[in-house]
Amino acid sequence: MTGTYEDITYEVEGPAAIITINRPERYNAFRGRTVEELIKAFRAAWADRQVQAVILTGAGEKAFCTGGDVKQRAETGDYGPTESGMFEIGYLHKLIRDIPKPVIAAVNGVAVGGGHVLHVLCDVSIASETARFGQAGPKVGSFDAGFGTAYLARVVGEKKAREIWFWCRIYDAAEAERMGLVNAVVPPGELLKTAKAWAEEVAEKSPTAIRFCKQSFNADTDHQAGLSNLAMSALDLFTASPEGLEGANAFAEKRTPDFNRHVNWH
Ligand SMILES: CC(C)(COP(=O)(O)OP(=O)(O)OC[C@H]1O[C@@H](n2cnc3c(N)ncnc32)[C@H](O)[C@@H]1OP(=O)(O)O)[C@@H](O)C(=O)NCCC(=O)NCCSC(=O)c1cc(O)c2ccccc2c1O
Repeated sequence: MTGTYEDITYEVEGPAAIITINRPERYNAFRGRTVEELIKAFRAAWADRQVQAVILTGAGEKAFCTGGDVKQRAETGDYGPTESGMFEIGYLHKLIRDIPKPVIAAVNGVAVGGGHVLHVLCDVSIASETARFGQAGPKVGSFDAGFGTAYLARVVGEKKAREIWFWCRIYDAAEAERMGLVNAVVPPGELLKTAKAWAEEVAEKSPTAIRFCKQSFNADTDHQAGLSNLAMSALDLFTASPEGLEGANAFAEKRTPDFNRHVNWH
């Protein structure tokens, strides 16, 4: 499969498929094409009998993934063209949950916005000591609700999830470990080695038992997919609104957004 992708790389090493978001010049932010390629890679990993676990990571040392490509959005008002004509981030979220093999996030740098949601949805997260975490939507005229809010609250609790979303702060790896957002923190040079070791260890277990366990964990929160669908529909409208565009344009222009004229409580 290597070579058929532009925005990601896909390799299989032993029992692990390693999917790397490869847009370091944009801090591994995703555009429509990136999401489409991630879907293709996760489906390839699902179908491959050799693959017992999937590792999701980002290229370089700076970023895991910083969510939607805000510069692309400021430029074209959307996340760019795709083969299917759709921006299927909601489907990618479901795929990470539904693939019946453990998905390990190897968080090598900043995981922010929709990139943070991706690691939250992975079954486990291993972070480099230099990793940073946070949500950014309300700063840049977006929000990634549904799994992005409700499932995060399952992981870190309601109070912390609301703090993360409303204040859009950036947390270091030690703080992320304290709040149960990551399973382990390792030195940067050890990250991929550790993720591969976790993949090898889980590959020794019964794949059928793992599959049932994963589906059983998911069953408890699968209803949140309905919230996600609703949120994605709302987001389509919101990101194209003057308020949403003000957030994206301010980021691209490196200025503080002015949301004052959009205060409109019902
Ligand atoms: C991530 C940061 C906190 C890092 O800050 P730091 O100070 O370390 O680095 P810089 O800010 O200088 O960034 C370096 C370099 O990378 C570019 N960059 C960073 N993030 C992005 C991005 N998301 N898109 C494009 N480019 C990015 C940055 O401009 C710099 O480039 P230079 O050329 O200037 O050197 C900080 O960078 C940050 O806060 N980034 C923005 C994070 C963000 O807002 N993400 C998007 C949130 S919205 C979203 O993710 C989203 C998700 C969905 O699922 C959606 C679904 C449906 C519709 C919309 C969705 C959506 O919008």
